[in-house]
Amino acid sequence: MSTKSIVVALDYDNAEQALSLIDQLDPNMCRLKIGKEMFTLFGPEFVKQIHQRGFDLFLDLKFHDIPNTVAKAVAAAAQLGVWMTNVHASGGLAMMQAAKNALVPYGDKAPLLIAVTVLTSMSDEDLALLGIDAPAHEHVMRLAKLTKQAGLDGVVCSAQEAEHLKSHLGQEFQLVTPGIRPEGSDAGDQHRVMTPQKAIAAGSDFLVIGRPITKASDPLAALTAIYHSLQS
Ligand SMILES: O=C(O)c1cc(=O)[nH]c(=O)n1[C@@H]1O[C@H](COP(=O)(O)O)[C@@H](O)[C@H]1O
Repeated sequence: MSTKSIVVALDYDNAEQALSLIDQLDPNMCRLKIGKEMFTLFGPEFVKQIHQRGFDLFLDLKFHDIPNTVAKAVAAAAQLGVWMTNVHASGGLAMMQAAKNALVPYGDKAPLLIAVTVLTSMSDEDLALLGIDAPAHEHVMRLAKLTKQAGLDGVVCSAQEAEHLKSHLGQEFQLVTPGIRPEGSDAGDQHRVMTPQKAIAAGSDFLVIGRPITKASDPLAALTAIYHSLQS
């Protein structure tokens, strides 16, 4: 297991608050993620501030558009020097291939490119409302196979699907799993959840954890407890 398998999701509307948490964290212990809210509010300048502090950053903008537009957006993410970025697998094979090709000029400086399969907030019933009659785990597998075919580095899925995906798609195919909830914590809007220890045991490579850390009364203590629970 990577010692840096925890990715802290910084969903803050206040840059000062986010930086005051970041300044308590050790970049050897975790990586960071910012998404649509923080990037819209604070932009590339905030990305620079995170990089200056020595953290790997997952830029989670979940691109989903025509291939040309997504390719350019992914290249723009690469120019920011981020560690990981993502698209929606449901954008299709051509969109994902265009995104992957856009990273070729960046060589080994290119971010890891992963695709979101079925959001961890969605249940089988939510999928049925979209006209998808397969259970979530089947639809995740379908989209993950397409992602692998497109040559991406891995997928975002729930840890509930991790074991099955690893055994079918191989150890190298990276699994990034949000919907992580330590025992007894509030699921909130997440449906397909798992504890940090079980997620790692199931084969998750990276655990994306937001509110159980950022909304804790002592975020640093919450992160440290999860970190130590994964070392044993
Ligand atoms: O791509 C993601 O990071 C993502 C995909 C997904 O399926 N589910 C999901 O929750 N996320 C993100 O992971 C984070 C989870 O945050 P918490 O639910 O607060 O732990 C949020 O920033 C979400 O945007």
